[in-house]
Amino acid sequence: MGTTQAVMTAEGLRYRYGETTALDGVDLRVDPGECVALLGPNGAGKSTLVAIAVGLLAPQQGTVRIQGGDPRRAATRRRLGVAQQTPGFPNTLTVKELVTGAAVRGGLRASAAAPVLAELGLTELERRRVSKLSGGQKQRVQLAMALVTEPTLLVLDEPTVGLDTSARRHFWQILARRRAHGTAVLVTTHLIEESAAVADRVVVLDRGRILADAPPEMLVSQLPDRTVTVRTGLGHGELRALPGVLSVTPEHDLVRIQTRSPEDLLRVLLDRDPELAELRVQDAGLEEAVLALTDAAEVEA
Ligand SMILES: Nc1ncnc2c1ncn2[C@@H]1O[C@H](COP(=O)(O)OP(=O)(O)OP(=O)(O)O)[C@@H](O)[C@H]1O
Repeated sequence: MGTTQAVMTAEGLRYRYGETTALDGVDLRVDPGECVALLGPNGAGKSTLVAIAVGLLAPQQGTVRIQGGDPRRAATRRRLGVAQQTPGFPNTLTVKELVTGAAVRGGLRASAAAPVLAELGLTELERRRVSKLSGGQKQRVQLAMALVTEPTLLVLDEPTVGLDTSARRHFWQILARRRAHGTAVLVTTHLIEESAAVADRVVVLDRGRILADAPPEMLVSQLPDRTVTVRTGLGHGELRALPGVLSVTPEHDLVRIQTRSPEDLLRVLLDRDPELAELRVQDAGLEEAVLALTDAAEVEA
């Protein structure tokens, strides 16, 4: 991996908004064809990192390079395809006008739009104004605008929010084709299990720091533990103090307990809580791995 030229490198990124530290020394590398999922709780710094990567914000410390170039420069930005959570396009334009406009702005001919519109199933909607599209259709227009210039790096902020199951599957298939041709993808998401299925690497960000940067299966395999979901009268503090317990998370009127030793935990629960109900034991998934990391960071802070 060390010999390939990275598509994106970030080194020592720091960013503060007044008193609030959004990024606190972030290093990140994305290689050709790689899909990197950026995960983390609300306010972790994901959007700030993305804004710096695409040249919308200048880092206050550190550097970011896209194929060796500064994303603040227009020539470098042309290598990027960006789809943001809140689309910045005028609603009065048609689908075709927007995608053609994106192609021409990227230095391509207007005719480059047609195959991308077809790929995203937008040909039949091409004359429609964006204001008359559904949320999922607008998402697809954004992706078409990001893909039309054949970017080296796609930066996607929560791209599958609002997409139904089949649109979501289609979306990942389209990305897989691009990745096979070397396009790298940096994607922020709250859909942890989805990222486990599609990402080569998962980067967990929390309070501006990277807590983990590894393939999803590696993060999960570091957890020898399991998750116990149960209805119990025991308080969260009491549960946290039980042997082997890593995290306690409320889930509606149940609690989700991540533990290193489910057998010991069950023994104690049965012993102490005569009202115990709705007991379920599951193997840990990526969601538990991420929760365990961010919970552990909270305890240390
Ligand atoms: N324009 C701003 N002015 C002041 N503080 C900001 C601004 N933008 C973000 N912040 C703060 O910086 C921190 C990181 O925010 P950021 O939006 O990067 O997080 P995020 O991981 O994208 O969150 P979310 O998952 O909620 O979108 C937060 O504490 C946030 O409140």
